[in-house]
Amino acid sequence: MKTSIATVSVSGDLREKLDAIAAAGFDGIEIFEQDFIAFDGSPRDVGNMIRDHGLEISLFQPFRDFEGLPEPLRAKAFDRAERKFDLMQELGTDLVLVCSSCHPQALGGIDRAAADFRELGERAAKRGLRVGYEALCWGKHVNDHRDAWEIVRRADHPNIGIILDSFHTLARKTAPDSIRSIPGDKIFFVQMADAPLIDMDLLYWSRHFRNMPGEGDLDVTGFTRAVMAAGYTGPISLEIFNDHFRGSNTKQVANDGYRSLIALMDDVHRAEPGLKLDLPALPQRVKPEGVSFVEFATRGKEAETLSELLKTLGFARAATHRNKAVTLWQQGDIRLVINEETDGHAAHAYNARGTTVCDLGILVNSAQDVITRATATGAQSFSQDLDIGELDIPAIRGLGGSVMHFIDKETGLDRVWEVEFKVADAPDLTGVGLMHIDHIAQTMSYEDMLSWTLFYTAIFDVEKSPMVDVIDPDGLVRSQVIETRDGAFRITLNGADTHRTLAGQFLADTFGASVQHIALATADIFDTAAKLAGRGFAPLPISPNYYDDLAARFDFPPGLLEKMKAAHVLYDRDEKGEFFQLYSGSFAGGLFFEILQRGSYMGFGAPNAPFRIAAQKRRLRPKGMPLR
Ligand SMILES: O=C(O)c1ccc(O)c(O)c1
Ligand SMILES: [Mg+2]
Repeated sequence: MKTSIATVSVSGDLREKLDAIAAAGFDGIEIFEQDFIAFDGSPRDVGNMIRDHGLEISLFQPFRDFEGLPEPLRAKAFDRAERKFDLMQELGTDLVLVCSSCHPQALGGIDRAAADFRELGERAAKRGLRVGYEALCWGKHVNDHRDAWEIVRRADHPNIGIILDSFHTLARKTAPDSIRSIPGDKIFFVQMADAPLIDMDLLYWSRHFRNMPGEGDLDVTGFTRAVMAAGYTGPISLEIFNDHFRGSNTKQVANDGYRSLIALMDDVHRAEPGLKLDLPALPQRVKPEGVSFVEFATRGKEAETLSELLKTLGFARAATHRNKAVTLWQQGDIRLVINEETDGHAAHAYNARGTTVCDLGILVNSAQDVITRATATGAQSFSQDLDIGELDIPAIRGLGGSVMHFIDKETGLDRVWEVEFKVADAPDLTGVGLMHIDHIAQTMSYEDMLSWTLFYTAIFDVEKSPMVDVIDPDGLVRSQVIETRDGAFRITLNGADTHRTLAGQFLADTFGASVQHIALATADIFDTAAKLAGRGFAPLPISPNYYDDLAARFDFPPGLLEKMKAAHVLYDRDEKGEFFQLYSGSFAGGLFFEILQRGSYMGFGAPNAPFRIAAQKRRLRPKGMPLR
């Protein structure tokens, strides 16, 4: 299967676009006419430049307002087409996309349109060119691929075929199965786009909100299955009109596109194994079984401060690395690693941004499968020199230059703590009752959220829940949960728009995206809170007004509200259960810990976020002082 992408899908000038598209691994491009017109090179030069990048021109597009016109407009439309045929021959491509007419004077009638296409097919055939007809879902007379197919069928010309675009089909909720009966060789080209479900005008939705397959809510897998079942063998091409993508990093968007296509085709293959897809075999998505460790790069005084905080949180210094300035702090199944090395990845991370989470260890069934799938979908593998006796734990680059290591039992990587570390004598691992990592929250800029969501969902067997708005007193932060169905692995991506929000300020102060907080689970938050107090832990103080409001919103058994207020515990509830949470103060430019008791509750306490954030900001901002 060949991959392709329309030049409109990424930002920059044509040369930048081609560099990024070629580097991402695509076989070809759809050249969007605007990108050609804006470029100051001849059609021949542009064609050569594209081929010099190792890319085919799989399509020239769009040609608008062609069919159904009365004379003399009809003759003019054919003249226009001949000029574009000249251009295509100079560029070196044989296929043009004609989108269904939006011309105010266009007349309806399937036979009229079919006659126009038959004549266009004759003219195209003289030059060895082909024409594909696409139904825009807002076309004046033709807005459904079934009508476009009927026109193509009646045109009955070998040089006329249909072009299918997942957006136009799925946006109108047309069942993709209607594609299965189109003969595969009459489908000249297939364009793919996903989109978030938003109730809005179709044209506006299409031109501004499309995104990569898997980033939105449309059934792009069902659509692609139907296309492949029809016997289509041409390129699968991304055509993504998106306001954010037009303004964001060219390479990142191109890489995301490639990742989305590989994952999509793998999904299609798994859903319908009988289809011939001509794809390299890929391990299926790997289920993360939990977080094995979180590693902090830190040094000197900051390392001491963090170690003190870990002590008050009930962690024990459980082991020290045999060769390195690396300490393992443990409580229950939670492992926090403090890395004070002056060389290697952690040192680079510390030098670049101060104390930071430089590494996440993820428990999986097969570390090798993750690496194979991750690198096939465009992730970068990571390795550094090993000392004698150290395990070669597979890793990839994650958010903001950090690293993710994959630990499995299958190859004994879970023995790393005994193999590489000297274990302390009988450390107390019960601490204050913290048992495991409930979730890890990563902060990033809003425009990177789709990209990182796709990163996780393309590699791992996880689900994403709908994006939630978190109200910071100084702006909006959007939060996307990614989790396994059983909740063993949860990560929240928080996207900040402005530096005034707590998340935005963290981004600015710590030089980019990274883990901002780690949530630790207890089975009894009040017992844990009492033990924490005994160790001198100071929870984030919550306004008494919060508890008055809670009393108004919920009925509590006697004494519970007072207990929450005294321990600065926040509360929420859903149909499945109750939820309690408290927070540490922040350290190292805005990192913090959350402690929670969740039972069967499914959420993350989003209704409490404004009050927690306000409390965190009160600490950062002396009374009466504006923030920055
Ligand atoms: O928005 C448009 O006009 C437009 C043009 C060409 C396409 O292939 C398409 O899907 C949409
Ligand atoms: Mg299209």
